[in-house]
Amino acid sequence: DGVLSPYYYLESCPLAEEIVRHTVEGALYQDPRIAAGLLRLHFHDCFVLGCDASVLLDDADGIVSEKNAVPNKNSLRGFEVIDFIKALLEEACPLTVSCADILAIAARDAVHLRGGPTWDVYLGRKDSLKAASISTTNQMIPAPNSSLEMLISNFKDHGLDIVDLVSLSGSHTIGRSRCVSFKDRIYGLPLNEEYDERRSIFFHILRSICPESGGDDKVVPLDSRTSRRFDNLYYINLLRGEGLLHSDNALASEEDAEESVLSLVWAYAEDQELFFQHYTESIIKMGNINVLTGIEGEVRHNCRFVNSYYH
Ligand code: HEM
Ligand SMILES: [Ca+2]
Repeated sequence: DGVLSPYYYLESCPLAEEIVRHTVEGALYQDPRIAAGLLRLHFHDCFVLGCDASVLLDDADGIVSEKNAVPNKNSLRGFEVIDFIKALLEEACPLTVSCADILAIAARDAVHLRGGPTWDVYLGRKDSLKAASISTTNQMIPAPNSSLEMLISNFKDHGLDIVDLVSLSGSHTIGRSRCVSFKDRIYGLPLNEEYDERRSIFFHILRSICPESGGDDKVVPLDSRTSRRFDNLYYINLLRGEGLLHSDNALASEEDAEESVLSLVWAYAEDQELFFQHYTESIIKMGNINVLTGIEGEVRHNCRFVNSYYH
């Protein structure tokens, strides 16, 4: 019901954003891919019950962790970084900065530190008192084999439109995917006339990394050109048929052909500034999904457990 504000912690925890930024920066020195992990955590939080840090809860009395759902298990990364940030913030300003806000700030910093845009994060989210069920979590997060129609309808269910879908999919400009998430695609069809020459080289490379059986947890960059830089090459890949996931390619495939979607892909491929501008607007919008404010929820002491767990 309440409204978020960039100045929410101005008086109660003036160093909050600095502490997050500093910690994310340190974590990236040790493991650059953590940027992708942190960005994805914010997404998987917001798409399940809203941006309320439900994704961070561990199994406990009355709580079945969302971490065990199909899209999350053996896949989400960065929990330790969030724990570390939270511990520092509990020193600086106890029970003040919510885990849901930490996720939103860390996602912003991760994008910026990889060369992407930056923006003011709207703050004041509270943390949930519960997690979603495994089946709800499976359902709310779009699957990598989704068709364009399914992606559009999934995003619509979260109050997000086609611009949000295409710009936020650009998050796949960084990070990696396990073979298991796209294997159907590279072994579904024989490598012959079905694909043009360039594409078949791309598929050969993927097949050489991901064997037909086994190797499910091996990883491949989502952006085959610049997987450590937050740039617009993701969209250039899509136009060449070299998106990694089925859901990436669905944005630019001839079969699905949704003109408004394809023209956005072209626009972002041609104009990185436009991509950054839309991305910023869309991720702020995503960060507003079903937020708890005011007396709703709580500020957790430990992001992995609701506060009543300690009583
Ligand atoms: C449009 C629908 C989307 C689908 C179907 C999708 C699916 C996936 C899948 C399957 C992976 C690989 C996971 C694995 O194999 O372990 C992945 C990785 C990733 N996704 Fe998405 N995603 C979508 C949208 C988004 C959005 C909106 C964001 C952020 C706002 C995002 C951020 C990321 C990042 C950063 C990674 C790399 C994670 C890492 O390297 O650890 N994705 N996504
Ligand atoms: Ca959530």
